[in-house]
Amino acid sequence: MSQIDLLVHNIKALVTMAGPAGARSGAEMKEIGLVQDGAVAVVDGRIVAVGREEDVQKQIQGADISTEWDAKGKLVTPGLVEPHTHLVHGGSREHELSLKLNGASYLEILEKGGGILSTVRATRAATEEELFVKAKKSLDQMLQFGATTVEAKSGYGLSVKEELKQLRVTSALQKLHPVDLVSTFMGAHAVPTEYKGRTDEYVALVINEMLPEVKRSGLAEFCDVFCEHGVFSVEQSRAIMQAARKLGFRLKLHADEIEPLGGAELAAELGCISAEHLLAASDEGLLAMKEAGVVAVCLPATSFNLRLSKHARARKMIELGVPVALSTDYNPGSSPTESLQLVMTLGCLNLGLTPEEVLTAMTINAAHAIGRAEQVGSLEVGKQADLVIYDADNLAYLPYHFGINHVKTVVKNGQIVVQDGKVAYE
Ligand SMILES: O=C(O)CC1=NCN=C1
Ligand SMILES: [Zn+2]
Repeated sequence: MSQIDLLVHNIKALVTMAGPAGARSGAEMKEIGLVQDGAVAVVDGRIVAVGREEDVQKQIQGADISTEWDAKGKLVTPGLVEPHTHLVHGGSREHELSLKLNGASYLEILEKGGGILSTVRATRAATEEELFVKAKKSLDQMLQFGATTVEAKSGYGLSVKEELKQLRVTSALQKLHPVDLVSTFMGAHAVPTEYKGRTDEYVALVINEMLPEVKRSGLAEFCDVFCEHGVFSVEQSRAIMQAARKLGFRLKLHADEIEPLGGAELAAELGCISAEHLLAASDEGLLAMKEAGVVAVCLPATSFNLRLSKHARARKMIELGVPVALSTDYNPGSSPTESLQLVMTLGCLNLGLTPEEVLTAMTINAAHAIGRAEQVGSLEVGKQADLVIYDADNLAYLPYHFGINHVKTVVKNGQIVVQDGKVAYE
């Protein structure tokens, strides 16, 4: 190697996340590929050498190094991966806080035309430019919290025109923002007011018009459905996802978030890449997911924010051999936070995961949940040089000391995009 673009060195604790192929579960979730006194060398945005600094220095000996970045004896991890967000949306729902404090449940608020439908009204009323500006601000926040790859769902348009508007905003962000975005169509997020009481007719609209239009637009890779009591039944969810699969979409499912409908079983039956929430999932459903290789995406900020007495049974999932990923579920109602670092703390304190399992769930397993494990989720030769340097020298300190942002520097495709905790990209 004659030319190195970036060398990140003097890393006291380098978490490479190098390990077995495939999404990880069981004891494998504790294997984080930790290297003491490490370094990472980058050419053209890709990792060319990674490991103990003395070994990396030998591998690049004699090369001309454009930028040497001193990690000052701190912790470095792979760029964090957000596999589940509702990034693009209009308005906000702080008024729901008092409703919740007065005992209203999530589904009761939705049933009365609030919740998702309140955000649908705000999103339909917003211009593409307004949605772009608002989503970019959140994406900058996510980047500052260490997220370098983010999944973004539609689902606040609920008509062909408005769903395509949301998806175009995600596409515009993908072109202009350093964070890599992965787009999911979620027209089956709720039944719009104009179809109230006519859910089957709305399901037909999703199947016969929205899915083909979205496929033609090329603006989404995945299709997700909110399979929930009072939203879309197992049968309706199955019909939508079978139609989506036929068109070539890969599948995700909001499953067993509040009521145990058997969403986990349906996700396994249809070969979803991931199933989301799963607070009410049965052991049988989780076992079926394990057999089908479905990644469980747990969302502890949501159960925290909804003041639920129970959380996703992540420990049980790991015991059964289901790969676990974590995400913020960023959305204006059930989880209005962009902080994956808060999710680290909740993953430990409310889900009972160790710091190592939490990091696996936010890197390589999250990458598997969005089909990007070949490109990101670990610091290995050939992968994208997406990494985070923290103002901490060990992993446990991140979830332990909560409520602040520990990120100092973020590197995306070999470029410094966050410096001293603030976005620093052109
Ligand atoms: O409430 C929202 O806007 C997002 C959500 N969809 C399903 N659960 C939460
Ligand atoms: Zn969600």
